[in-house]
Amino acid sequence: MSAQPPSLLIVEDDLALQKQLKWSMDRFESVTADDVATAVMQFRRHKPPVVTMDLGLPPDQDSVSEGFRLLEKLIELEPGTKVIVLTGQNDQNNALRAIRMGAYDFLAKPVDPDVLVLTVERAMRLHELQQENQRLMTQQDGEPTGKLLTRDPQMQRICRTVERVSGSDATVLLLGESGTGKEVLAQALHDASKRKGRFVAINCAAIPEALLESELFGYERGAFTGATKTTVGKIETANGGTLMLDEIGDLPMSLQAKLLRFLQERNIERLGGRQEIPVDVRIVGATHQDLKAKIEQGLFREDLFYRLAEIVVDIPPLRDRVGDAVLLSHAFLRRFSSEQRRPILRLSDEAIRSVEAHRWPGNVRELQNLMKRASIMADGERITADDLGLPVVGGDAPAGEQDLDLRTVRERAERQAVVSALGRTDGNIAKAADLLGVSRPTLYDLMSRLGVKA
Ligand SMILES: Nc1ncnc2c1ncn2[C@@H]1O[C@H](COP(=O)(O)OP(=O)(O)OP(=O)(O)O)[C@@H](O)[C@H]1O
Repeated sequence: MSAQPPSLLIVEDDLALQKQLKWSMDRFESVTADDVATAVMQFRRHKPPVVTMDLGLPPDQDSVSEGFRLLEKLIELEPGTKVIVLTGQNDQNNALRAIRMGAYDFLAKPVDPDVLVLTVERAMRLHELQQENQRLMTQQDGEPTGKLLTRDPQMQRICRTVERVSGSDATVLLLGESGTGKEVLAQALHDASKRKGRFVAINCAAIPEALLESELFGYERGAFTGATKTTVGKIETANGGTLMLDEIGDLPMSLQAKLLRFLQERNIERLGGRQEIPVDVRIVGATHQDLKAKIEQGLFREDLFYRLAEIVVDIPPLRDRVGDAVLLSHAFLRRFSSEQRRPILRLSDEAIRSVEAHRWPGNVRELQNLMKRASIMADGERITADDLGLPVVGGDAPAGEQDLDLRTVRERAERQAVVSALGRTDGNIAKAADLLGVSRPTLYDLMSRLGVKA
């Protein structure tokens, strides 16, 4: 046994050819198989990142059915595996079918050994980078704000704020357009707080006024017609945890007064009840509305606003976050492709430009929905601007008009370029360095100086 685990599986039923292939690729540790069952067994055992395979396998070497069966199985077992299919001459149809099923590349027989080695090397490199990327993504998931993907400095500051205030019981008000991730942040705040109770969210705008009170405060049996049993409200359900009051700007005046009383006294009384029940809950309010304007119009209580706004977090819309639209697009496509068990879909350059230029009025939710639709509808592995229903754009994004101090301008431009390059290449350092025209070590230096994560 060699010290290195095999990085290559060669599947070929013609033993002379198998030997030849192994020999021409002797720089890689390899194992071989001559039929589907052995190939699957070797694959399960060694998990090689790269497989080269013939499509015509026994028992029926003249047909490609066994080859495709194997390909499907390998991709199912390890979707990241790079399978290089060796096809007959003029076998374009099967080659394309293999690619559609998730093969990495195809080569026509007789294969030029140099081309084969090069293709395998590239496949290994790509596999390594993708694994690395995966690792970084899962590492990020370890943090409470890990589900929230961002490279934008302003959003990263918000994540740090959320983590910092999580330990206190201060009431937090999240302000931001619809779909900017207010609920994700509220959940992250709860996770980071280590509060033992539950995270409960209620949308104040979605529940009719008449029901909202009982929904929030609960009711005693017999409190009103139809109250057949005592029911606890959302505030009590979240005891020991966090209650998110979404669309708090839509809370009716009568309930604003009741909520204010609760925030002052930290007791509730169920409808029809006489007992004061103490509840320990962290309240997170969220709204896309301008509460100050509502106060001026007499539609929101100023005293409640100040109670709620102990910590105010202003979440920027997606269009103001540098590089995030493309970063999130890649992440959603990766997730939806794997949910649908299809090869990972990528954005064409033109689609990337369209995503960068779009204004995203529905923010992350709009982008997520668009990527979901595209991942279901797209024919090939490349998603075009057309697939996304976005207009094709040519030029650069407009420049800001802010600070003109040269050092600030330079840093801002560098950060924007680095974040965009990482976004476009889906976090691939080597490719991002190429795009930026710098070496990899230079890019690492830049990233650490600018505080940009891969
Ligand atoms: N930064 C992010 N990274 C990953 N997913 C995100 C991010 N921001 C939002 N999402 C996802 O986008 C969707 C919308 O987010 P969320 O519901 O938190 O927005 P919201 O601001 O609460 O919206 P609304 O005001 O309409 O209730 C959710 O599916 C959420 O998981």
